[in-house]
Amino acid sequence: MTDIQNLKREAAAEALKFVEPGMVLGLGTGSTASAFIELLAERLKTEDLDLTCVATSEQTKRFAEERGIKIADFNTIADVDLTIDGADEIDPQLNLLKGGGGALLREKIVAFASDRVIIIADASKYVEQLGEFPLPVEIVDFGVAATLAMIEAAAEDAGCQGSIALRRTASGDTFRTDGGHLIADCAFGSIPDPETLADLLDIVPGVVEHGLFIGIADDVFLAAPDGVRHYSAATDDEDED
Ligand SMILES: O=C[C@H](O)[C@H](O)[C@H](O)COP(=O)(O)O
Repeated sequence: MTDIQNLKREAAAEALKFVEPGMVLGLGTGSTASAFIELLAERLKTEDLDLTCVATSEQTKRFAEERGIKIADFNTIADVDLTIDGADEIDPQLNLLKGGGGALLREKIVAFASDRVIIIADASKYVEQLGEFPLPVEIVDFGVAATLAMIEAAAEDAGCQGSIALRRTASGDTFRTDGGHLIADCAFGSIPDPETLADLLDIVPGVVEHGLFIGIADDVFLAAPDGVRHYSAATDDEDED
């Protein structure tokens, strides 16, 4: 296992401590969320936790089921006790930039339905200002040129500039989310006011969702070589675990 994979696993191990019997548990998407799912699957081999698990992507559903974790139909569940997910960037206010894997819409629905959201990551994801990682914006096909122009205008109003490109797969095909939508990756370099940008993107008609998760994370566990740091939105404190 590489050093970075070890760090992801250490952050995941901290989050696993919050999983309690009988919970409805949201499973995030991405490599760090997958590290958590692997640890959860190991724990479930020796403990009957009677969990109801929901997945934030088809990829996560497959990954969990391959490890013996049953995934419930989220269309029949309104409330989630706890969601564990990764992030592409985390700022000091615990705002997140997510969606590098294209799962932002389902991740945001599950996160909003959750009583508690714990974000796990290696410490390289912690940034002073969001935006170096291109911001994914999920959009519909209809009127795509107009929607891209409106995203650009919204970004300018929020003090952001940069290139916006429709995401393609490694083989050059148009990338499609689980919902069948497109992703516009916005390479702004920096997002000086994430809250304002989020508000402006929320009102662009062709935008289904964007990867700014403002005020959603309750806790963040960041794994560094010298230990796992815990940030809590409730206290705004940092402690070393
Ligand atoms: O769409 C993907 C998700 O938002 C992921 O949680 C995010 O991209 C982080 O993924 P990873 O843990 O692989 O860096």
